[in-house]
Amino acid sequence: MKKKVICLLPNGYFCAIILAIWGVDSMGKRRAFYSLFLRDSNKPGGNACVPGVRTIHREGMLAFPGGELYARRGKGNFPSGACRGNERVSVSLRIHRAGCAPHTNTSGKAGWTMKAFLILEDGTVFTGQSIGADREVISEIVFNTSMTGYLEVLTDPSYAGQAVVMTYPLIGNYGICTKDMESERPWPDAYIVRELSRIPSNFRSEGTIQDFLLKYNIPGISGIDTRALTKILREKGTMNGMLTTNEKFCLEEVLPQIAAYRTGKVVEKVTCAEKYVLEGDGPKVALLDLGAKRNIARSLNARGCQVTVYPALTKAEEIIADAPDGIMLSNGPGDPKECVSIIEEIRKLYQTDIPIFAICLGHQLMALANGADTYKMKYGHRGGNHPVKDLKTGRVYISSQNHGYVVDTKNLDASVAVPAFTNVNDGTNEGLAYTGKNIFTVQFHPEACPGPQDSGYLFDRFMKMMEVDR
Ligand SMILES: NC(=O)CC[C@H](N)C(=O)O
Repeated sequence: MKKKVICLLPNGYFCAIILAIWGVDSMGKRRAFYSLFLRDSNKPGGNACVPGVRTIHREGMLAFPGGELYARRGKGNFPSGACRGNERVSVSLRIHRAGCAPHTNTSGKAGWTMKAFLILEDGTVFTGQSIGADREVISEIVFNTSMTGYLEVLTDPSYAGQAVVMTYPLIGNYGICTKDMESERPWPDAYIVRELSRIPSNFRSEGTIQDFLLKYNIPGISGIDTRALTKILREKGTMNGMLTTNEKFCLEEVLPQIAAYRTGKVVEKVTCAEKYVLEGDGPKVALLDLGAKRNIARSLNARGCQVTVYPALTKAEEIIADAPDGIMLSNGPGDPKECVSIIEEIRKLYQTDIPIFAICLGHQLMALANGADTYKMKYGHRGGNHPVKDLKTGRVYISSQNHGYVVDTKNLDASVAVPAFTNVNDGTNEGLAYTGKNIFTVQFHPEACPGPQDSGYLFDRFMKMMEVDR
């Protein structure tokens, strides 16, 4: 995309600029995307409103259809900073209209004009470009190795309270296809990528990651060495980090704040507000929504089940009173040990004879409800290629995973449960079969999305358990 800066004038605290931005649209046609005339609103006549004229009232961001303009004091990337005394005012422009190149900036170089910094708890600083919302955030930094399925990752509620690094180097190339969303919104606190696709290309695409992040006020960073970042997280373990666009951050001040961050109780944030039903003619399944990915209900619905989705804090008595044929405990965010009251209710569900199938957080909570322990792994399992072994058959399945905690099987009481699956890479537990009960639970994601569907047969196993019981 080419741009033309017609003039840039010092004008009091802020500046007046005229920009005519030319580019090539998704059909390859050259056209003007926008032109702006910004001026100091404090000047007489400064608010004159003619088509294309916008005023910026303070240091900060001015959003306009298809982009934003940033004005800030201090050094910037804009080719000619406007001066007032010795003070520089820098202006940067970001265009994110669907179909046009979001990597264009006013200096004509590739990459965003607005710098962003990822500061790790250990003091490592990565410098890249701001994507998404311009908002400072502290979170736990985790990495996901999936090569596709970035939208499913973004909308997986299990990422609430975490910032996600995508290790695959190019993200966003098939756009945003809202039908693929695993919940109604994206959940990570921040999004970290090597490179964002310039022009999404896909007949199903409805937008760009950039717009999507902005819509949900999620900040992000691109243009950093995500391989180096991932190596740090893998060698030192998952750690907290801060994402900021403030170039003047003081490391000594922010490091203690970063270290103090805790994910906290996040299940309450992501669960549904009210119970709802997805109709079906088959068995009645009660799905406890701890931050459920949509494909869990979809997988059950596709097998004919009538799925009733319950908020995470529903009392066991209410679920039991509805007489379901089976209970499904979903995935969800955070440390399982934070879910004290939910564990109590799950213990009551265990005591019934209703068949139960649980995934990820549900699996961890069922284990905790029965006296087992969980611990945090060094850097977790997040991606679409984790081999898990069915201990009964010896067969290995490639699974989709997203978890930082795991059930400790060291002191597992065999009269309660026995390991059913194990991770081939590191030997950690991937599933339990409950002794004398119609209950089995897995740490990985048979609902996939994103990831391989090898283990989808576990939903069929659950169907059989309900048939026997009906
Ligand atoms: N996907 C999940 O359910 C994750 C469970 C839990 N929050 C963990 O990180 O281990």
